[in-house]
Amino acid sequence: MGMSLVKGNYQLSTCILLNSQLRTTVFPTKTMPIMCSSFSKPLFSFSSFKAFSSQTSASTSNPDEMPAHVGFLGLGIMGSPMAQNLIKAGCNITVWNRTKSKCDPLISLGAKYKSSPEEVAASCDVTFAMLADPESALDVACGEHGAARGMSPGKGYIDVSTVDGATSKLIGTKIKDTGALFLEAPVSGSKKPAEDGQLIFLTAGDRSLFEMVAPLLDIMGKSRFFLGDVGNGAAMKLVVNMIMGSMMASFSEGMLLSEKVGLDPRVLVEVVSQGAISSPMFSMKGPSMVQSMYPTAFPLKHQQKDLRLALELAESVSQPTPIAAAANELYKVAKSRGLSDHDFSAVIEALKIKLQTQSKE
Ligand SMILES: NC(=O)C1=CN([C@@H]2O[C@H](COP(=O)(O)OP(=O)(O)OC[C@H]3O[C@@H](n4cnc5c(N)ncnc54)[C@H](OP(=O)(O)O)[C@@H]3O)[C@@H](O)[C@H]2O)C=CC1
Ligand SMILES: O=CCCC(=O)O
Repeated sequence: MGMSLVKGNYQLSTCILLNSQLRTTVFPTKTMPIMCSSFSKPLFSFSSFKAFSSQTSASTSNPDEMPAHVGFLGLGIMGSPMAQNLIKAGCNITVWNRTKSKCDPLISLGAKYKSSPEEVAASCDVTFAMLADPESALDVACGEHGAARGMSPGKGYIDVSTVDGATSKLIGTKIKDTGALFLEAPVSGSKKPAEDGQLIFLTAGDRSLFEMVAPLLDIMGKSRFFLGDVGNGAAMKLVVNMIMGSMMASFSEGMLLSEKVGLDPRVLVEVVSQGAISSPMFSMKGPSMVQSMYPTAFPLKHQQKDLRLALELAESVSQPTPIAAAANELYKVAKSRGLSDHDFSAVIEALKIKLQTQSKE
């Protein structure tokens, strides 16, 4: 049985206290499976702690064995707070970003700066990368002054961007050609979880690097999964975001339909929040969607990228995904209407536009 974890609701095998936070290790066994659905009966229930898991074996992190010098490439919505949390935890951080000005707040917190990914990688033990898409992830890792040029045996590269498996494997191969280790580690969780150190890491690749950077992942996240070979982390992330993109499109349709038939969409948000389809995403984004406001946490252009990559993944194994394909079309319409940099909840605007267009016909 595979396992999954949710905050505050599972069976515990071991508890240890680290840095004043309750941290847990969960051992998967045949006799004592980890039950984690909301229907399982918890042995313990806490309001806030971090749960760490690996699919293949138990794993705790030792903050005393943290890599001494940590690089961070890509300081956008996600990368900035992730790097900031590492700095606040006392890590020795060196940063680079294409637009240099985004490095300044981190430099003022104590980060060092290097002028290329190559220089960051050369000066650090491990280097994280949080880039927009497959093209930028590949360029930053393998381009002219890319991180691979600064890599050598004993170092590690951790790509936390959301990319497809083929891109991740290509980056991994180029990094490993230098003798360094590679881990793909895309994250579930958006801007706020990144700020709060509550991300979920979906890792795959070199197990020894996973263990080496576990204390760093535990600073930035609430859980980490090790999923085996490179490509599995990317695939897991794309499946999760495919579901999320379809959910948001469906929610948008429901909100507009409720309004059209004379209901108050604010009441719909409340009704949904109390039932079996309740979701933090609907509760958090619904109220601002009612006001046609879309403060960006997860840019719509990235959600459409993830749907596109998920559809390619589905096609590669001949898996029908008609719901996701329809949702993708909606995000494409939203992008064509200039909503790329808005939050992905702005996909609702594509439906409003469609309805207006239809009513004119
Ligand atoms: N926002 C979210 O909620 C989440 C996002 N993700 C994923 O994380 C990744 C980053 O997302 P997010 O931080 O939101 O995105 P942003 O758009 O805020 O940041 C993108 C980063 O990529 C850099 N970049 C873009 N193109 C290039 C390029 N050609 N060369 C070098 N650097 C480039 C940007 O640099 P510059 O500043 O110069 O533009 C910036 O640092 C994406 O893969 C996204 O899908 C995953 C989970 C949640
Ligand atoms: O890739 C973005 C994921 C956003 C989220 O998990 O809330």
